[in-house]
Amino acid sequence: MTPVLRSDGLTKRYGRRPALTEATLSIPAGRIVGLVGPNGAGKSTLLNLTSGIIAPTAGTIEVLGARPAASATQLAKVAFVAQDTPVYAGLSVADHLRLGARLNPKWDAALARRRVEQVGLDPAQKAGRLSGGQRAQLALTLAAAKRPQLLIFDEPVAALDPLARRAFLQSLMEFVAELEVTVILSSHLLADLERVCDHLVVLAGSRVQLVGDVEDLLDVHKRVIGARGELDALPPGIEVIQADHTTRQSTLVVRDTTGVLAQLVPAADVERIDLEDMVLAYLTRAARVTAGAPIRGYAEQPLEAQR
Ligand SMILES: Nc1ncnc2c1ncn2[C@@H]1O[C@H](COP(=O)(O)OP(=O)(O)OP(=O)(O)O)[C@@H](O)[C@H]1O
Repeated sequence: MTPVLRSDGLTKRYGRRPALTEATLSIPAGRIVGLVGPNGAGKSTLLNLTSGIIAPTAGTIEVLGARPAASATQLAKVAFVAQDTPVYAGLSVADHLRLGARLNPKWDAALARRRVEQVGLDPAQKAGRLSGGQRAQLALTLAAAKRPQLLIFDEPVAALDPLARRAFLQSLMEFVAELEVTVILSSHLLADLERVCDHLVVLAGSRVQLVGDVEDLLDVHKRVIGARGELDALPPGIEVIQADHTTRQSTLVVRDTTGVLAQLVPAADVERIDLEDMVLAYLTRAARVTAGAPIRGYAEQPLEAQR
């Protein structure tokens, strides 16, 4: 099956400042993809490149098998909701639906009306008077009624309170099930992503740090605890992502793609980690590399020295 997004060496620079560097990705269809990274990591840049709002400085990107925004047909396949879920403040909810119908060849008017009713939006209400949560629901409704194959959201829930966030994500999951659409959404809220995403892209310092199906990634990442010095010489195939030490004990987050860890370390000393800990391990490592102190061997990075 054609990947929803395929990029090779995808790079965007503003002057000399890198916003995205050599991103090579292949994102399968039918996933809810979480795009994570700290401020300035390049998330919006990747989403803007995916929707065709900006063009790459170098490298290539294909979305649903074609160049982003290359034609009207291609534009109709992708719905993009930018940061802060922008709407037309002076237009009513009903005006937005009418506009959507005029602008989108595959507009699903029944779906739009049903959603507006379900989430309790007043069709006569001006969009400028909607709460953040209501605005996000309107933007989601407009994007979904376009009947795209790919739905892109840039930090859709950042400004929402926990209840509105939950309602939004619930709606999103319902749409995905109903419309068979691929979703890419960026967020800083790892707990939210853990609930809804089944594929993950971690960006930091303009580079892709980690990518893959969440379950596969969680299967190969482990937390290992051992006496200080005991885990000094791990064989190739086990990559140390993060290492913390006390005087007596070492705690590592490792990536073990070979399964060799189980032969080296007692099962009781190996723990499964959650998505949040896995992502934070990569972000911590990327922050160290940016600060000029790459992890070479974890024993070179005692906790006292890291502080
Ligand atoms: N139009 C622009 N002109 C100049 N620099 C830009 C522009 N857009 C982005 N950048 C720079 O590119 C880098 C990546 O920005 P980007 O907005 O993609 O990050 P982000 O991960 O979405 O951040 P945030 O989480 O804060 O939204 C940053 O250093 C940013 O300052």
